[in-house]
Amino acid sequence: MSETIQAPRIAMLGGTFDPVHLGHLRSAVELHEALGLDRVHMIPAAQPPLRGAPQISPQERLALLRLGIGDTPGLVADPRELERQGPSYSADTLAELRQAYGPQARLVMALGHDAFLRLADWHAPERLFALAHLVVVDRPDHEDALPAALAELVDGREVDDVATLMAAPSGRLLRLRLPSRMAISATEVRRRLAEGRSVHYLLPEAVEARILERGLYRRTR
Ligand SMILES: Nc1ncnc2c1ncn2[C@@H]1O[C@H](COP(=O)(O)OP(=O)(O)OP(=O)(O)O)[C@@H](O)[C@H]1O
Ligand SMILES: O=C(O)c1ccc[n+]([C@@H]2O[C@H](COP(=O)([O-])O)[C@@H](O)[C@H]2O)c1
Repeated sequence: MSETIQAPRIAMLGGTFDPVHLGHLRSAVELHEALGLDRVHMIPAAQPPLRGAPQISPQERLALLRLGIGDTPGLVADPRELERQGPSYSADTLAELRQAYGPQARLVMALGHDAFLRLADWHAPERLFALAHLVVVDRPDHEDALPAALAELVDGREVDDVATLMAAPSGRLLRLRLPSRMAISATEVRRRLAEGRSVHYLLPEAVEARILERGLYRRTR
């Protein structure tokens, strides 16, 4: 009997995760389902390339991410960017994942529309498409038109459905509107914590509990 060996379907959802919130986690679960993924690697950036230093350490952000994921099927907290020095370039991370899963794997870099809008400023943006597909997740309040450099970068890559995306190992772009578009941002979570206001139901309970217990993100006087 001949067996069809399916290429693994893997996504990377990188982030500053300062801290991880339910917008990230619900998106990861819905991506897993919508793309028929085997695994979603949620990867905290040790040193995010295009923003200032996060408010808490990479180790603490990773610990919160682990608590947030818990035993959710298909989601893993991946510490690999904490093991490199210098800015956490996604191209380097995707190269490691490509190496790990092989040339036939369907490798996806998932990102929100806000992050996508700055893609042309990233390190080696063409290399991202050589290594992976891009899946852009809609976020409420982020509907801006594409800057010219980005439109040029993605020209001819966009596909309309998951089957066409998954017909190749890399190089294509899909925009997805996931069922729960959550208007939650880490900026708003940090602001609320600094002001001593509630973050209940914006974060997984275990993440909220650890943040409050450790006094993270509290305004220091
Ligand atoms: N509510 C959300 N829904 C969908 N995607 C999200 C959401 N929040 C963040 N993302 C996406 O997850 C990735 C990591 O996001 P990040 O850690 O920067 O969180 P953030 O909430 O955007 O943080 P900040 O407010 O500090 O900029 C990015 O690609 C971002 O677009
Ligand atoms: O590789 C790059 O040059 C690059 C530039 C900006 C952002 N990223 C990655 O994009 C993800 C989201 O970043 P941020 O700043 O929106 O949290 C995170 O994994 C970053 O490491 C990557």
